[in-house]
Amino acid sequence: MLSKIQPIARVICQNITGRFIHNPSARRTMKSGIRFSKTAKELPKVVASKDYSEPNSSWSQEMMKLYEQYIEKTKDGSWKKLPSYNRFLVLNEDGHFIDKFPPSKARLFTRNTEEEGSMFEYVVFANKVEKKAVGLFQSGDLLEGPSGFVHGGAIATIVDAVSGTLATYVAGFVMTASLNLDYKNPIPLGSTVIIECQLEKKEERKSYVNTRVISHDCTKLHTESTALFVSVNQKNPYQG
Ligand SMILES: CCCCCCCCCCCC(=O)SCCNC(=O)CCNC(=O)[C@H](O)C(C)(C)COP(=O)(O)OP(=O)(O)OC[C@H]1O[C@@H](n2cnc3c(N)ncnc32)[C@H](O)[C@@H]1OP(=O)(O)O
Repeated sequence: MLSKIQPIARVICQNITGRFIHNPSARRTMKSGIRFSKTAKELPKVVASKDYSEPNSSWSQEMMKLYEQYIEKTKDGSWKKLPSYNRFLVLNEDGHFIDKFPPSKARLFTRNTEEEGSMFEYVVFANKVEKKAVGLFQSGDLLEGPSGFVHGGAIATIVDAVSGTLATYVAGFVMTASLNLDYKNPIPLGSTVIIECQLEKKEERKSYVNTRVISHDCTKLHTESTALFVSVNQKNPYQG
């Protein structure tokens, strides 16, 4: 049974971590730095095989238009579309589930529903040279705060997710140490906004990211944020 699961586990892992598990020095880091727990056959049936950042039928025209603009920018290699799964799963080549947490029903907060369009619809593009990331975010009905507008906690969540993705992309695994937000204008529920993140500076383990959330037509500033991410002792999942 395990021999059938191993190739599948490897593919899942490759999808998430690129060449991570096939780099011998990375494997050594993983072995020394992370606890091994359950085997692949004990994993729950739902695994992180679906890329939730692919367009679906709930995406608005504005969302699709921006998506296509950024896909165009990936063609010369300067920007990269980052995949997004419903858990942060890493499996080693023996099919072992490697994580600080055992397999469970846990889901990444921003990817915790299969109902398309109801919560966070988003995709992240990153530019390593410019140390920038752009998130395209369409809010669903279940994110309402004030009537007709997005909840401030949901805005904080998506800003944390996109700016944290940039920090992860440039610095490896990070934890959010601080996140400060200024809410300038409410975000209409259901609208599409652009989340622009810029790495301001990196000092040893500390990555400082500045973020602006603007309307899809770039006419309105909704939110500004500054965040500090601290690197923790794990390998960058985006690098081999
Ligand atoms: C592929 C898929 C990707 C997917 C990517 C998805 C991204 C998702 C992003 C979501 C991430 C989260 O939600 S994370 C969940 C929310 N965050 C947390 O729960 C974090 C809880 N806090 C912690 O675990 C810890 O405090 C840490 C890890 C942040 C730091 O602890 P530590 O490792 O012991 O380090 P420590 O020595 O304290 O701090 C290191 C340096 O940072 C500074 N520092 C630490 N905290 C702060 C702070 N709040 N404000 C200012 N500075 C601070 C210290 O002064 C020090 O500076 P110096 O002396 O070196 O100068």
